[in-house]
Amino acid sequence: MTIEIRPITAAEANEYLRVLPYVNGFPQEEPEPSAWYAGSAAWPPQVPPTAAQVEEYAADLQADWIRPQAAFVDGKIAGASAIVSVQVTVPGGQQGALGGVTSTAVLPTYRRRGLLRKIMSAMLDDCRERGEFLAGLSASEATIYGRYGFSPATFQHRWEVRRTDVAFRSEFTDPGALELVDGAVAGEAWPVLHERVRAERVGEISPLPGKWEGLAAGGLPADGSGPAHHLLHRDASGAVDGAAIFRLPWSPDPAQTGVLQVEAFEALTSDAYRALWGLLLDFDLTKRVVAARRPVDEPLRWMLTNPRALKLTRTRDNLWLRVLDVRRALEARTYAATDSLVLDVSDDLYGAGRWRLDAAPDGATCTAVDEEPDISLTVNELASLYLGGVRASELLYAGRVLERTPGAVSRLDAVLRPDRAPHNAVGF
Ligand SMILES: CC(=O)SCCNC(=O)CCNC(=O)[C@H](O)C(C)(C)COP(=O)(O)OP(=O)(O)OC[C@H]1O[C@@H](n2cnc3c(N)ncnc32)[C@H](O)[C@@H]1OP(=O)(O)O
Repeated sequence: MTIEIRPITAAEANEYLRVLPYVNGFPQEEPEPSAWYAGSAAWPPQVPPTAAQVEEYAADLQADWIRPQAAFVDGKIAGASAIVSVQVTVPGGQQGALGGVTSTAVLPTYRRRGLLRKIMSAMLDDCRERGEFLAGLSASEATIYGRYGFSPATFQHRWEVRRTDVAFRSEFTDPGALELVDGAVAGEAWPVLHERVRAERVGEISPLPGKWEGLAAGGLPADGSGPAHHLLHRDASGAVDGAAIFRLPWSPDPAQTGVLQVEAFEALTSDAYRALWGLLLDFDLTKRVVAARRPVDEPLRWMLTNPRALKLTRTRDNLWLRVLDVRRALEARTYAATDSLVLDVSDDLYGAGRWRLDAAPDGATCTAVDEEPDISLTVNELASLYLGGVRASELLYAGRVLERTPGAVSRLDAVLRPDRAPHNAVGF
């Protein structure tokens, strides 16, 4: 058996599409209503793929934003994955170069023979060579990617609320206005709004080409959940500062009717946030509101007289990170406090390093040193800590970081403390 790991050519698109349908179970594992899949008209590929899908993937294989790699066993594709080049917002607002791992699958007949390990190693080497100091992914299963140095860095909630349980703590007079628009108008508004949102929201990702096309075409997945409704909020000057996409799915089961499903929601201001939820949570003829892919620091409960009315129905990891260049990653972000700590970071793939982090609110320097460390950790824990979504003290109690200087973990938490929980709504 000969194994070759190499990029896929456009001429091999048809064969590549035999592997991709095996990325199943995700996101179908637990359907996450999300208009964000709207851009992926050709996903998942049919078996056998249509001529249009083969053409579309052949074009993707030649695009510069995606770098598929395959394991060829005796000359045939037995497994594949791809890296997409995106930017992630890091604390301080800088854009971090991130290689996003996506569309990973090995044919069922070739699993557990080390093909993914070989593909992953080639892809991470490629990211490092290109200067991507982070890699990231959404994991189909939480047991797969830790061995390659990935670890959860952002988390998301799904919640629901019964309309009869909703009462707002205070009256709100909107200085702006809400408007229902069609997909074409929403398709123009979302890219602009999202650029502004992601400039502020740590963890948010730059959208892939074509991400918004499904909105503009009104072509959302035909999953029976009904047409998408697009809501915009404009401030007093008329600029869009918030938007939501929701559906009112119909079901023959009376228990399932009257659900308003929020698939996308972004607000740049408190006014937009309050106005949009004000309408969505008091929508005639609905019984419940369900919202998915929401940040863990959702302010909404603080607007309600009964904060318990908002029931979390799912919490899970979202963006997993892999730090590929410790110095560049730590120097790319800013910090909540000024301090200096020596971190001993072990990394099975790329070797250990000892780093002095001189952190400050306006940036940092990170220097390779040969001093006694204040904290020892692996590159996995560093990935979870990096955006500020996980505290070092939590990992200390879990036995995942070692405090060598008393008080060092609290000091690390103080410098990494985020303004808001990192979150990303738009995936890749
Ligand atoms: C970012 C994304 O694309 S998420 C989508 C991921 N894809 C899927 O879930 C589709 C279904 N699964 C698959 O196609 C395959 O099982 C893959 C791609 C997850 C793994 O491919 P394989 O070639 O079988 O993995 P490989 O043999 O290299 O395994 C490497 C290691 O991971 C372990 N491993 C692989 N898959 C799994 C799994 N699903 N659960 C737990 N451990 C796993 C192996 O036991 C092995 O462990 P070791 O390092 O201790 O020896």
